[in-house]
Amino acid sequence: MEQELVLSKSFDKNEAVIMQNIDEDEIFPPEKTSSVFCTSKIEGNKKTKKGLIKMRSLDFAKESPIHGTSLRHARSFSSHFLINIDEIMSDDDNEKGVLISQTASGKMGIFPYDQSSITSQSISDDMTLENTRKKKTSCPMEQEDEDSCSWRRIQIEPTLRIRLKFQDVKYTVALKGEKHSDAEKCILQGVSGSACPGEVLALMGPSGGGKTTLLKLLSGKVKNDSGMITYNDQPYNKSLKQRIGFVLQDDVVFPHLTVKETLTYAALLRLPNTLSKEQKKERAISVINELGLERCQDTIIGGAFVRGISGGERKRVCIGNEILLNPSLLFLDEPTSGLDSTTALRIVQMLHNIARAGKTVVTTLHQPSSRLFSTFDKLILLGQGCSLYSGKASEAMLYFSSIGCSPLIAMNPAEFLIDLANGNIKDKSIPSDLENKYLPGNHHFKSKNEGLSSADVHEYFVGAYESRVANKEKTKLLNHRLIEEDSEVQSWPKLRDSGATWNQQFSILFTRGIKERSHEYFSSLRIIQVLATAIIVGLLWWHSDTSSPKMVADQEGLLFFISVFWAFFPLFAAIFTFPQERAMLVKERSVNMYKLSAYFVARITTDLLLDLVLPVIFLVIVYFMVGLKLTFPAFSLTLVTVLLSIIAAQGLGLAIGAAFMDVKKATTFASVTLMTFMLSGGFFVQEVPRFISWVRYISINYHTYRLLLKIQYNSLGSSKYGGVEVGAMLVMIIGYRLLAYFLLKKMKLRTTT
Ligand SMILES: Nc1ncnc2c1ncn2[C@@H]1O[C@H](COP(=O)(O)OP(=O)(O)OP(=O)(O)O)[C@@H](O)[C@H]1O
Repeated sequence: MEQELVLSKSFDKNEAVIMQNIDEDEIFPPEKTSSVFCTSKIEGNKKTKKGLIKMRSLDFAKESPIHGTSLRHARSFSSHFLINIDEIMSDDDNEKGVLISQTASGKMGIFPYDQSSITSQSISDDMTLENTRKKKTSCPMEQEDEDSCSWRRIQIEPTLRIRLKFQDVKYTVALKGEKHSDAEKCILQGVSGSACPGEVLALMGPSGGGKTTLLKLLSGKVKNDSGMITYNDQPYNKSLKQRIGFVLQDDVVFPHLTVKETLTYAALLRLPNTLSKEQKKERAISVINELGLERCQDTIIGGAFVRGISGGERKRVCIGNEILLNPSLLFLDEPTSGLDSTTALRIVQMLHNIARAGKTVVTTLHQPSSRLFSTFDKLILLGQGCSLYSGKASEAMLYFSSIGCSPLIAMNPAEFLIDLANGNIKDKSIPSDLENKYLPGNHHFKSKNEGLSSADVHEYFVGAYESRVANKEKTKLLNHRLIEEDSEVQSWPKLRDSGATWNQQFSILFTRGIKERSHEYFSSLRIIQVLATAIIVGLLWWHSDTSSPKMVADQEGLLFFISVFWAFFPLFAAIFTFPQERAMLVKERSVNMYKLSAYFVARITTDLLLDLVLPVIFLVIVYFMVGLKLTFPAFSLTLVTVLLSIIAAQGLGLAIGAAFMDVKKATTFASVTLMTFMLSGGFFVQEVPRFISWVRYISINYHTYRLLLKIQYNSLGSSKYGGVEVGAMLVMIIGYRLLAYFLLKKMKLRTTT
């Protein structure tokens, strides 16, 4: 029997109707859940099958000491959905209540997995997940459908629980371009704190406050100058690398791959070889389900020039990329920036879910909404690199109130805190210590608040933190005893096998490259460009012959044009390769996703295949329209020569791109190089001065042109069969690629040190 439930949550009358929040463990602590659901009842109208589930809210009524106000804001939430109550099989009222509640959460789009086709089995699977995890039982494949099984597996996979502690962390950078060579900027000035498994630590502060820097230090990406950062009381070591996930603010993803392809390739490359290919794919699907990305799994990610999934979905894909590996520590740089408050809340609730699976989550936040702010376990407020607050997010307002600073008007707590960190105390009460700093001479200020400098305000809050919080925090950190689970992992269990083998890496990267770039190679514009050029050339040299020296000269002009066109075209396409993929390459290589050689070989193989299709079409059109030597050997040799030219030019383009890693610089250099090659190519000048005549030997055009002449006219003396030219081209093909490879290797070192 289907019933439509009308759900709403009201904080009034001390009564809440079905919870829609995945944080039910916090709102309704497990020990109270039973009483919550025991009081639930369904008031149904049999005709319309409408029902209302009511339950008493035990915790919402809790008074919160936020500046003398109550947490009982007038908020409400409601949703309509269909649910098949009869299918929720449970004799236990409590369990049934949980099932209905979580189903409701899913229907409201908050619970991060698809509830669109809920069956009693899948609901029971999800709901008994906690128990399953606790019991650590294996997945009974034969009893369950595959989807629910894979969902279970990702949840029950044991996580190495890591407690992160940091004390007096300082970080300074040398300022480049300053008059004094020893000029430095202190970015972090003794920040302390901790984050435990199951917790989400939020780093908040104004722009430039040092949040990203602290996040990078904590994740081991950057080394701190002084202070202590430990992971289960041990310093950072290389074995931690694979246990840490880092989601960048503007994470890089391939715009033309779909969500499913992105996560599947990442799973194939990163997951250990102890899993089969099918299991790795299953894992990607599990993550898609876990992050609620099913609906957009076949949509391309998109980018600046191509529309794809939404910003929130994109963030979830980036998080998915990291949680694939089941990291113990997850760092996120502003995962909610640029998202509307509801989507931001969904992302943060997802982080709480991830934390609940035993992971330690640290995230930076810019300006969260009040709802979002209230969800965090722990908060560190940074201002100009100093800690201004460290502790429970829910107690931050109380702390500032206790040091004499409270909002004078209704204000989002996060906005209030960011204002304080910026030294802005407009619309806030001023502590008496600060009032004394107000200069009575400053009569042009309307109020004392405006007469205070932000430096004074900052200094006051830093002083208050030092005297009231810092020592307590330090003592807390020192007194942290090893929890039982920590002691279990003190030996840092051996890391899982590394990912795919070289051959597998090559084949995955090759397929990924074909998928990502085929749209570019076979774009209609590119095809039109080549076809139009071929037809114009065919028309201009229409049925040319060699009956007179003038006609021969004309045909030589055509051969030279072909040699130039098929050097310029692939070279300029190849120049963009590495500068454009640099961010992705650095990111993927930094987590050892694959070997540079596998990436390089896959990349050049993909380009070779994709780049050879259009020249063949071009040559077929031109060759027969123009009426060049109509024999099969002549046509095939001309085709081989053009292909050799393309492969050599590609190599040169890759080397130039890798050398500069900057498209502007690379294209400027390439245009000068190609112009030199073209002028020395043997068509424009025959008698080149001796001191510069060597240039022709490194010119791709020169060798291509000579080969084309030989094929058409059997001319040009000594090296009659073109062995020298072919040899020179092969040297270029291999040489330029080796050069590009070594330049890339150098780039990798530059960016990771
Ligand atoms: N390598 C560097 N050289 C010079 N200054 C730096 C360097 N790295 C960071 N900074 C400066 O340190 C300060 C803190 O930077 P950080 O990126 O950590 O701030 P943030 O709080 O994350 O800011 P946002 O919210 O805008 O991302 C900024 O003023 C920044 O300009």
